[in-house]
Amino acid sequence: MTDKLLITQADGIATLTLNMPELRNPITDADMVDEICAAMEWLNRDHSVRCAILTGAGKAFSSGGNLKHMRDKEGIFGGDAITVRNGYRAGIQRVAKAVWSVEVPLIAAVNGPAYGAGCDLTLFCDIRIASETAVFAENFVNVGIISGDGGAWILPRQVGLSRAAEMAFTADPIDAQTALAWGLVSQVTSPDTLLDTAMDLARRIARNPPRQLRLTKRLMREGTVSSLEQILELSAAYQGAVHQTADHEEAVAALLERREGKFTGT
Ligand SMILES: CC(C)(COP(=O)(O)OP(=O)(O)OC[C@H]1O[C@@H](n2cnc3c(N)ncnc32)[C@H](O)[C@@H]1OP(=O)(O)O)[C@@H](O)C(=O)NCCC(=O)NCCSC(=O)/C=C1/CC=CC=CO1
Repeated sequence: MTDKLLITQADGIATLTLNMPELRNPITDADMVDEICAAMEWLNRDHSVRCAILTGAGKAFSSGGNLKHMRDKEGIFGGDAITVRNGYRAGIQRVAKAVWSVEVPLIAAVNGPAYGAGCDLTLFCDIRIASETAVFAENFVNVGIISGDGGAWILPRQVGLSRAAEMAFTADPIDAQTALAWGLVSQVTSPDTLLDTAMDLARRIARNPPRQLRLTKRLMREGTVSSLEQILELSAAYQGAVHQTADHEEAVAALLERREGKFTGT
């Protein structure tokens, strides 16, 4: 491990920080890719984590692909078309799949510019809150490439086809207030209060029964690729299981007794 992704954990909330601030947290770096993927797998395994926050160190959230490596044809950008294709598969595409597969609620606390694959990384999270300094740009065509990181799949799902097309065809940066108006983010805060706001949101999520949180997320994820019929079937099956849990009994008792529930994940 190289500390290109910092991880802290307290009270059931994990905070993951992209940590190459001098390069604006690019996600072409092989260590960064490995560490993001390993962290996402850990979130799935460690049931003491109930909610996670993803943010960037320094001025930017992430500047996406390393342009200097593209210019110099280094790393995944070196070699012929087959080599580049394999580089995408072994790199940024693993990040997209790993982040989309995270089972706990994941909040992107977008502290500054999120460009290209950095923008799409925020979109694969469940909730985005942004600092006033955040900027979102789906600017692949501006770099003479196309989205190879799943952006063409996730962006229309988050902002609708028309706004996705506008962002992807113009490559224009979208500021935080426009992102709020478009529903791309749910809150805009001052830079100083971004992490506190993310933590407050994470705590409100984490006080709910953890298994039910994971299953709710799984149902919503499945909903993006399933029919209503399929989702009703799946939710009936999950519901059969959660009705048997101690946390369900505790939640009902706590509501009736007008007290805070204490949930164990059982
Ligand atoms: C808006 C910015 C992101 C941040 O602006 P600012 O805070 O003013 O910082 P700068 O002064 O511009 O940059 C500081 C140093 O970091 C270097 N840097 C920044 N971004 C990159 C980058 N993408 N690649 C390489 N280096 C970068 C910058 O050169 C400075 O270093 P020096 O002092 O040595 O020069 C702004 O930086 C910006 O607009 N950056 C470009 C964003 C961009 O267009 N990114 C590419 C998007 S396409 C993409 O993401 C594609 C892929 C493809 C394949 C795999 C994986 C990922 O993505």
